[in-house]
Amino acid sequence: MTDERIETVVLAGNPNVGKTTLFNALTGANAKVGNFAGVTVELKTGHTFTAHGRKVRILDLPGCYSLQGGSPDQQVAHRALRGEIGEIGRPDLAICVLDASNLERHLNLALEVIETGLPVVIALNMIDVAESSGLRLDPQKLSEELGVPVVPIQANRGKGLVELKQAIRHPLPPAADAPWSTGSDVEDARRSRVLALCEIVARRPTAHTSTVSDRLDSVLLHPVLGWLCFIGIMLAVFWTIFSLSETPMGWVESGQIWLQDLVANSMAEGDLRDLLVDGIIGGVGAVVIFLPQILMLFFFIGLLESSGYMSRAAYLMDGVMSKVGLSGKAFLPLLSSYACAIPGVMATRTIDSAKERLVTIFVAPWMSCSARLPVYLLLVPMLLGGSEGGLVQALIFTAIYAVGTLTAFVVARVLRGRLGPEEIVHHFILELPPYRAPQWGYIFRHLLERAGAFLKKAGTFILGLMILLWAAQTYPKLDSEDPAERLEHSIVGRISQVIEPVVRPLGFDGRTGTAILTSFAAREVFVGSMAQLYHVEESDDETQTRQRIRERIANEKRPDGSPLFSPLAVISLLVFYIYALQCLPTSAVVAREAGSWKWAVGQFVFMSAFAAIASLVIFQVGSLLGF
Ligand SMILES: Nc1nc2c(ncn2[C@@H]2O[C@H](COP(=O)(O)OP(=O)(O)OP(=O)(O)O)[C@@H](O)[C@H]2O)c(=O)[nH]1
Ligand SMILES: [Mg+2]
Repeated sequence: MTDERIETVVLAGNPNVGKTTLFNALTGANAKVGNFAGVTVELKTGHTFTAHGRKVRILDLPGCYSLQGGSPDQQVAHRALRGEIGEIGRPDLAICVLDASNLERHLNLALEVIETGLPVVIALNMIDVAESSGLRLDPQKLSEELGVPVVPIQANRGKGLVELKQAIRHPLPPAADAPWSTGSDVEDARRSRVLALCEIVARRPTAHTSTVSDRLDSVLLHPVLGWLCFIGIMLAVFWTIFSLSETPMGWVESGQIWLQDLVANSMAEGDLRDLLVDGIIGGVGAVVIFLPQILMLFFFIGLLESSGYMSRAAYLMDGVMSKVGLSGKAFLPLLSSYACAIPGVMATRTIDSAKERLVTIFVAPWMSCSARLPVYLLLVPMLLGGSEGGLVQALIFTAIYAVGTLTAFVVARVLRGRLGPEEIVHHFILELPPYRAPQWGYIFRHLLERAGAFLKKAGTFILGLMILLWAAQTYPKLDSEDPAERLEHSIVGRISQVIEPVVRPLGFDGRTGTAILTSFAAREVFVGSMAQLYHVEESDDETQTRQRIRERIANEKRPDGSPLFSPLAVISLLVFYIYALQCLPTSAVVAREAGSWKWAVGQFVFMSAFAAIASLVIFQVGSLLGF
């Protein structure tokens, strides 16, 4: 009888040894990799085929240091290895991925996995790093000593995969004995076994030479220079996002205007034409324009993550973080929230302390995510009279990100105090990985995925909203020549009138209030809504209505003739977007990760109220001061 059951192979190992890189290489997936500990926080499944064409299920586990204790992500790894995860069952084989350049630290886990009685294959990864540091390894000897197959590989180049697949072909290698684990003090026995093994299989170069990593760290971790570099890197990122994306944005915009003109000229005047030209192409286009800049932000975050700089930033922050009652480890999830709060909230699984984890989840959405970028990009140049690019904008952007981050710290401090002391104090040692070359393939595939997801959202969800909004500002119709009167008569006009008194103290008019309301569905929608709501058709001058929305809204006036978007009103609006939580998927993930809807609802109410109050205070105080 042939065995039709698909065998399950788990990839286990310490954090940051290249498990996910190997997983991607084996399965063709593009799961998240990065050069810091704690990138993978949940199980990932994929398939590969052995040399004989046999299908095998591969599980990528979060990294763990041992099979006891640990943070929520590490416990997932333990449970998977013990076969306690229902739908997966007991794995048939474990591939222990070790960093070959650091066997002393990584063999311990391999011994523990062998002790579980699972068949084990050891993948000696990063063999390139080991070799270039002059380390001489003897995989054959290690295999004899442990009684399990040992395969040297270099996962990021796909080297050694054929041999690895040979090792996991059917029939699987038998489980090895663990003679060291019989005594009373197993941990001690394991430790001496590791030392003995390293003696036998690894020959170190004698002198320790100062590596490039060491020299870079002496600058990047320096108490003064390190901070200067951090600020410099942030500025450079924002500056590049502006200056380099002007051109591609111009292309998208010209394309949009071309399409609008094409449709406008080839269709008879009427509702359908308006819907297509202003509602759909105008509204969705206003959002899509920002795609190049969003991708650039993801690119830079990817670069920082894969080079190893992220951990350095967390290390610098450790002192600041401990003052607010968190550890440097909490800074890594916060940093990745700059891209998107959802993976950021997930990444808090690496935090051991339950209370610290809750606090980090609570404040993570205040790290300005990529969805806010379109809003900032629309508004910030209005502060500078419409000029784009340049250092001043980069400075304003850095300030925007800093405001969100600093408020998050203050709130974290207050909240941490209220949750009371932790029963068990965890001493956190931040791991500083060596600097590594980015995996360009991964980064570019990731960008493609992000672009696909963004365009899909624009083409479905945002499109739907734009159609609804268009209908709401067109119907019910009023037989009048004056577009302003027609708008007033429509559903949007009526909603605006209700909202107006609420948002006026914050510095906005009813239409901006309506745009803010629509952006509770997703922040990017704000830009599309603004493009639609401030589109007042001047019938004889079609081109004028089709200029950039920024120029259009900059010219809007209040009834008394003063500009609607005064610098103070723009700042108030920016502050609202820094603080408001307008992302349903984030709330759903928070509810899941914090284990209760109360947290998600509390967070939503708190952040939205905070945003409204902050805007109110800024606008009122600013007005009193005469701005
Ligand atoms: N030089 C070198 N770098 C590698 C190799 N394999 C992986 N890397 C790098 O090692 C880093 C960590 O890779 P990941 O695959 O994210 O590691 P992981 O074990 O999944 O990490 P966690 O999910 O945090 O447990 C990345 O920067 C990779 O580019 C290798 O064979 N040689
Ligand atoms: Mg991983």
